Amino acid sequence: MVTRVFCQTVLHTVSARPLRSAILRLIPRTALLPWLSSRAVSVSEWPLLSSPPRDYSLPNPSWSTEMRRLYEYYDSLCEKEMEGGEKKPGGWGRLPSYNRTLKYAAGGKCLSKLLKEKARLFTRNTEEQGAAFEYVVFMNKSEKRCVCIFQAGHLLEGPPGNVHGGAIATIIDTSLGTLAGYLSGIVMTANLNINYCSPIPLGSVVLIDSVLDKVEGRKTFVSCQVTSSDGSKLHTEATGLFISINVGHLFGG
Ligand SMILES: CCCCCCCC/C=C\CCCCCCCC(=O)SCCNC(=O)CCNC(=O)[C@H](O)C(C)(C)COP(=O)(O)OP(=O)(O)OC[C@H]1O[C@@H](n2cnc3c(N)ncnc32)[C@H](O)[C@@H]1OP(=O)(O)O
Repeated sequence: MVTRVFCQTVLHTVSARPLRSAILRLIPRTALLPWLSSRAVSVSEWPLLSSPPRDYSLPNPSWSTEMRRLYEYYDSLCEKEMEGGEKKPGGWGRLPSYNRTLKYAAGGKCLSKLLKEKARLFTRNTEEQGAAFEYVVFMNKSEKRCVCIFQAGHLLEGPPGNVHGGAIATIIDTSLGTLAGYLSGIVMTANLNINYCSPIPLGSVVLIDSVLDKVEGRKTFVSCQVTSSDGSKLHTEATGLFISINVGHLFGG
């Protein structure tokens, strides 16, 4: 049962294939085989869990008109299942986002001894909608690129009226880390290099466009530009180096 719930949640919550495989490697192969061979798991199986975790990357009432417009634009480019089961090709996919990804990926059971009860993903640690990081990531597999739509809330103030540089670094780390993790499995940030070009007004919506530069062994090099939502103003640019790790490294191994 635990294995079943584990597989089901991994397959639903972690859509990046290398990352999903890495998490699935956490438990014995023999226990996984029955599930991996019956790969088709549908959303209707969620009721096996007490309640599905909240997906923070879906629209909520705090999203501005601009945030919604951009969400709807990228959502319209996503692969969609049409009537008759055919897939409308799009190239893009929206990544769901949870405040305790590793816990949910493990069905709340397998890793519960290792995970701190009060720990929450930094960017999803407030229930007050719109107060801090509101964002959604759309991934384009074939282009090895992702776009993060980010609306900065009032708790992220640095210079008066503008977003704190550390908050900008956080959303850049998140975007680049999501892309690197999607392409290379479980990774950690080894280096971030950021040029702050123009301030980001608090409450505004910006786009973080991230691309893969190269992969060399365990090293995944990525870069991004943060621009105003119409692309006319460059706010920030950054490069990042992410190193592939074994999951044991996260727990001091
Ligand atoms: C994260 C897992 C999640 C799992 C579930 C995911 C669900 C997704 C959910 C939500 C997505 C949100 C996404 C958020 C993303 C945020 C990510 C972070 O913020 S991570 C926190 C900050 N980073 C650290 O705390 C690292 C601390 N550093 C280390 O632990 C080690 O230094 C590490 C792992 C980076 C490398 O250590 P070594 O011992 O494994 O490897 P060595 O041999 O040192 O390096 C390998 C190669 O990389 C080069 N290298 C290492 N660090 C370098 C550096 N700073 N600059 C240049 N090269 C470097 C080395 O020279 C070496 O290169 P040569 O193979 O010899 O060519």
